[in-house]
Amino acid sequence: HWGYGKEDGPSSWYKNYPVAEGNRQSPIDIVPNEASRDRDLGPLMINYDHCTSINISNNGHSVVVEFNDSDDRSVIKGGPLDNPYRLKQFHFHWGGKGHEGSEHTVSGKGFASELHLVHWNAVKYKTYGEASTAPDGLAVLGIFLETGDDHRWLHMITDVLYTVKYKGSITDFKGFNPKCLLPSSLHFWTYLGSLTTPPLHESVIWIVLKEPIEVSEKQLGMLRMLLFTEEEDNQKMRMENNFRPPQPLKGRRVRSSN
Ligand SMILES: O=S(=O)(O)/C=C/c1cc(Br)ccc1O
Ligand SMILES: [Zn+2]
Repeated sequence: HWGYGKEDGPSSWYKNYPVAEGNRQSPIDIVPNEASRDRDLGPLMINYDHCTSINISNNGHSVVVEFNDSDDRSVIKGGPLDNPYRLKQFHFHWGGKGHEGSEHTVSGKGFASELHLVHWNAVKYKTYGEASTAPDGLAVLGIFLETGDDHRWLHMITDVLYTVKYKGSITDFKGFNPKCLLPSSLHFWTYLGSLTTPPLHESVIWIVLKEPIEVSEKQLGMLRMLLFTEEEDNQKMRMENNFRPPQPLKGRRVRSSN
């Protein structure tokens, strides 16, 4: 199975997932002054008002918060999107102590961590599964996390991480609205890419916010207490450096909101 180690990590994923060497892979290095300002890129509209979470789990690759996506109560629209896209889950990628862990980089600079809010086009496709293999099926909102002050709401997540320490663990996590994790500015870069984990489907319209959110080193350290391994595994592997490095741009254009 795939992972982030020496043997099963990103440089070996192409063996089981040949699309890893495709023409619209993610993440990428974003170079701001090579991004084109696009006048017909409207503002991003994020309607998470009535959305609430269902559960939080450790899938052996990250910690994931799932949402009820049975109706259009929590959607993202506008910006590069032609339809509203429904929030399905969010998860994080992070580094090791003192190392960067974001997936996208900005002019070669990495951030401590990156939050991905995964949405799917429920107007054109009937299920997330169907959308996940379509070129306009998914929209992932990427938010950089940099170290600084405590994030006033992130503790709602870090406080329960001990309940999902091991791969395969899942617990109730109701009433969390990810609106509280957004930075003040919704200015973004956008480009056509892929999932950054296997199956690496080239089905993602990426929307990466320019403004990072601040979290404390202590809060980041809580993410690193999670394990890649199951409770019964006698070899405990700390969950860290679960990020894919930037992939070739292959001629793609990155657009910038105004
Ligand atoms: O890191 S991402 O590209 O956001 C991966 C997203 C992703 C979302 C789901 Br839902 C299932 C598998 C996945 O790989
Ligand atoms: Zn991700």
